[in-house]
Amino acid sequence: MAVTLVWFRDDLRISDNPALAAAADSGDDVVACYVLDEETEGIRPRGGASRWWLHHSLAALTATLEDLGIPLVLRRGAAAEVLPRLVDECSAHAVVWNRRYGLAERTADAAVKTAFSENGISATSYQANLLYEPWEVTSGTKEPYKVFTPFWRACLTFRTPRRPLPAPDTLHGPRLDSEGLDDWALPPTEPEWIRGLQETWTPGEAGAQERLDDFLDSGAEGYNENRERPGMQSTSMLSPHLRFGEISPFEVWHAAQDHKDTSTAHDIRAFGSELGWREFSWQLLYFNPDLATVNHRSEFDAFAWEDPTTADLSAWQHGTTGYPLIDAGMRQLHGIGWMHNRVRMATASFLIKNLMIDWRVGEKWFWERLVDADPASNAFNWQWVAGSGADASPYFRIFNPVLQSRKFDPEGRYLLRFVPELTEADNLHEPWKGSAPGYPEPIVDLKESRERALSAYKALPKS
Ligand SMILES: Cc1cc2nc3c(=O)[nH]c(=O)nc-3n(C[C@H](O)[C@H](O)[C@H](O)COP(=O)(O)OP(=O)(O)OC[C@H]3O[C@@H](n4cnc5c(N)ncnc54)[C@H](O)[C@@H]3O)c2cc1C
Repeated sequence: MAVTLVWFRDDLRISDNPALAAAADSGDDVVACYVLDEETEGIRPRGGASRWWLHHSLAALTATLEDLGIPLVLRRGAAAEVLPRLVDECSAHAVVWNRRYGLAERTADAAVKTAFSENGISATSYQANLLYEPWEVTSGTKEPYKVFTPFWRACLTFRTPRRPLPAPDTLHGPRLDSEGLDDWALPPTEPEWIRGLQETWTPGEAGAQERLDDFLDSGAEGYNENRERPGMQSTSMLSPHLRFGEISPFEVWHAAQDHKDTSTAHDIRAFGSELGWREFSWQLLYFNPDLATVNHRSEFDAFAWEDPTTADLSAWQHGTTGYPLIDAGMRQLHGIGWMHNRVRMATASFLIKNLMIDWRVGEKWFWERLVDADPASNAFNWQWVAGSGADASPYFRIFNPVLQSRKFDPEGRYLLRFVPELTEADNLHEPWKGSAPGYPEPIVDLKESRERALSAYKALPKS
């Protein structure tokens, strides 16, 4: 029987997976594979938290595919070498995959496609992980958008996202040799780190669906207002599931739309627009492949960053800066591999503007520690906070962590959850103003450091 090879990448799911659906519909035997490619030039190695997630997500996908009737074949190496070997082993006549959008990934995929075409193997790619292809929605001048609001408005009028595809009922195919997932030793070995991740997350498609259902049942109503409150479970926490493609944006979009009624319409609109930021980040990355390393606004190249090897960086990373919101956020990240969006903005602003440490240093730390570390969203948001991005917060907007926690966590539910020693503090939001046993003194003065940052900004050449 003819064989189609399905190459899984950032789409570790069987529902709404167009490549898998095409293979199943063909009636062919199906071989499913995942290639751990740490060799192709330019593909960014995953951080520790993402490696933990990938391990468990692959385990979950293996079990799901086994239930459908086929194994997941695991191989390690450069995709350009591994895939032709797999095609030979199973005599596949066709290879299918869902698209990726980073430059190194696109280049690798194009090379694989060309090599297959030259050898008479059909290679087909599908849209699966973004609602809009990055090149589809352009401005009146046919340029990519640089500002979110017109981009998202144009997306919404361009096309309604298609309905999700069903998962195949059953699959059949030969069993090829597979490497052992445990032999890949993906997860980090720090037991504390692993424990926090395990207690919080269920990687895999079933875990993603459960998160979505929970959010629609209990978080969606009131989302528009509550999403700013880190002490509430008010956002979906779907980001790592979306990052690994355990759920598709089409599934999330339509489940949210189907849930809409008159009382939740504005909440669902706000939630949809957050998915829009994800789309926008990917559009920017597509057209600016070095978004994680190069200032979008080149005048920031002249910025006088502080030396990042100081104790300040370590205090930021470990949540001992003496500012409760910053410490709570960094400890949340350390503990569960995720941080609330408002606190991500505040902690990033503190690193860049109060400590004057290059945003790329923070981007790398988040990349290592976030379970949702995403090449587009992480880079885009760091540049957004720094002020160096295309659509960015103005540099002079410096988050004040005290005002932020007073406004968004007035009772200190979030602060106390991650910085329990503050239970004893007289003044929760400004502990240095009273007694706070066991809690560190602030490492910088907010006012002085703000002024220092503003003068450094004013010294930049004007664009
Ligand atoms: C400095 C910084 C770094 C960030 N790094 C990442 C990252 O590596 N990966 C990542 O997925 N998000 C990143 N974000 C964006 C945002 O913080 C997370 O997407 C969000 O907190 C995830 O929580 P949620 O799934 O509960 O979001 P919800 O509020 O439930 O939103 C639903 C989905 O919309 C998308 N989304 C929401 N906000 C944004 C945003 N600002 N930019 C892009 N997509 C968004 C996410 O896919 C999210 O899962 C970063 C933000 C900042 C300020």
